[in-house]
Amino acid sequence: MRDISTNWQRGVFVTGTDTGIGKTLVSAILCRAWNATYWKPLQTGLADENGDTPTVRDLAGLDPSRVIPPAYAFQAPLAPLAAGDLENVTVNPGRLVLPQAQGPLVVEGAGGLMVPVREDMMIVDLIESLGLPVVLVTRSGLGTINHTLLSLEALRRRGISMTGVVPVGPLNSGNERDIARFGETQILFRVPWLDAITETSVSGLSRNVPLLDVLQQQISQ
Ligand SMILES: Nc1ncnc2c1ncn2[C@@H]1O[C@H](COP(=O)(O)OP(=O)(O)OP(=O)(O)O)[C@@H](O)[C@H]1O
Ligand SMILES: C[C@H](N)[C@H](N)CCCCCC(=O)O
Ligand SMILES: [Mg+2]
Repeated sequence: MRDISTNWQRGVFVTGTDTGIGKTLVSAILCRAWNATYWKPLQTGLADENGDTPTVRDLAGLDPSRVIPPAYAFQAPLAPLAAGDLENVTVNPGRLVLPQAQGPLVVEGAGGLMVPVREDMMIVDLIESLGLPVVLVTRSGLGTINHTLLSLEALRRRGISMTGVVPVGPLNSGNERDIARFGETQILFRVPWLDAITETSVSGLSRNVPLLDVLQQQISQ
């Protein structure tokens, strides 16, 4: 029997095999393709950067009404649990519920799946509680098969629905083939390495994104 994420019709959760893997770029591409609303519930690292929310807003050309502010925003470039500890803040799971939104939601995680949010919660637990199907962003090159298959195994153990994988970087057809085969998943689209990440490049790449209702039909079958 297949497990179906409870909120499969509300949007997707964008996670990755690592931090810095390209989740924000892929989120911007998805928002542009689906005219979605973006939400990064747990932002860390604001001491060093502006955060992912303004980046996605600008790259996807989103109306401000299509951007939901983070539930928590911490200064330190660490996992949410550690960054919150430095500010004496404990994440309240009651604030990590799906917000009302126009159109589909694209929700971006922090780092990969096994990233602590609270003593009793990791990002993978947040995904399970939100009930959204996953888009898994991966590195395209050597080493990605192991990271990707481990991530898929962690998702499957919890009955979390997958839409597919988005490799970022130079095309590697062998890795894509092995991920699809051994991970029993599909490559949704791919993102090449870009000289410059701009609204124009995001708009161009958004044309390669499958329609959301096609992905949702696959999940609900
Ligand atoms: N295809 C690409 N071409 C060129 N640069 C890229 C590409 N993908 C990502 N980058 C760069 O790599 C860095 C990390 O990417 P990104 O911010 O999307 O990672 P992330 O997975 O969202 O990380 P976090 O866990 O912090 O949210 C950024 O500086 C981004 O500009
Ligand atoms: C600050 C950074 N850009 C991310 N927001 C947080 C990534 C936490 C990763 C934790 C880990 O897996 O070691
Ligand atoms: Mg990001």
